[in-house]
Amino acid sequence: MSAIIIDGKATSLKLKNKISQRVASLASKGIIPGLAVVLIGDNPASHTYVKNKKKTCEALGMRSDLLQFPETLQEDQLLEVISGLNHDPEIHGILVQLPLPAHIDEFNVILAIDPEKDVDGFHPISVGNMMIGREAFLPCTPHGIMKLLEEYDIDPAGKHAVVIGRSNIVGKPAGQLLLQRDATVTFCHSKTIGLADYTRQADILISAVGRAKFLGKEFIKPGAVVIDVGMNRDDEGKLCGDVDFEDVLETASHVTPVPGGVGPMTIAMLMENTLLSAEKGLAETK
Ligand SMILES: Nc1nc(=O)c2c([nH]1)NC[C@@H]1CN(c3ccc(C(=O)N[C@@H](CCC(=O)O)C(=O)O)cc3)C=[N+]21
Ligand SMILES: [Mg+2]
Repeated sequence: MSAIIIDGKATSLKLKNKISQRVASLASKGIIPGLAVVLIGDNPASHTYVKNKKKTCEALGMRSDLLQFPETLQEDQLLEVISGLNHDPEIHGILVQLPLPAHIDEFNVILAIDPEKDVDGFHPISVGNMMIGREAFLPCTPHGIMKLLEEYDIDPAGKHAVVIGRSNIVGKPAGQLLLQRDATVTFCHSKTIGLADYTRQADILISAVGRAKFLGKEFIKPGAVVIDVGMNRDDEGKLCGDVDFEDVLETASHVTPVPGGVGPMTIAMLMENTLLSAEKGLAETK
């Protein structure tokens, strides 16, 4: 038996269709959801993601402003840019592309974003609300993972979910959302001793490590759902995940490919958050 390949591209298209209908209905009331993406420096990977976001916004009838600055931009200048966007009524979402240059404090920047425009879900208010199960902008990658599980009728309740990686952006919130869906959650990370002893007990395995193809079948319990958040380059420079995809196909019940798995869902959830923000703006103006 070969694993079911979870199609993030197709799932994201379905979501984007629904989003574009809601965008059209807002537009008929004179509101165009607007996303501002702030990009500092010239990391080629960042440029690719940012272009992708802009293209998607436009395809859905949303507005997208790209604000590009040189690597030398100072923190106080960036904070001023953010303040301007916070006060711009046509901007509903603000995304500052990470990572930032070393001379800029990431936390100061995230704190400066108006929580009502925090479409990344990185502000402590968003994180706190998510943590206590209140309404919040959910971080896009973990939210996209939950949508994929839902689409493939995988109910986390009672399952053992093992998350490898404990970043604030992916690992920690992914575990939290799984916990909210009644999974039993284990976090593994770079200091975990005997990683495979944990991962082999996972009904749902989420990998957000950043090591090309390191998760082979020896890490997988037969029948497990494997979600690959890795975005790496292999020896030939080809995009690949953390999971050795071919190797786990005969062991896993479901697996996400890279590309075409979690990545497109991340972008779709960013669009949804921007739309939600614009819809709330409408409620307030009534
Ligand atoms: N403030 C902030 N928010 C982010 O959400 C954020 C960020 N900074 N910095 C960088 C990471 C990375 N990220 C991706 C989004 C989509 C794909 C994506 O669409 N990937 C495609 C392939 C893209 C390709 O071909 O290169 C796929 O997996 O199929 C990948 C990576 C968002 N990030
Ligand atoms: Mg993200």
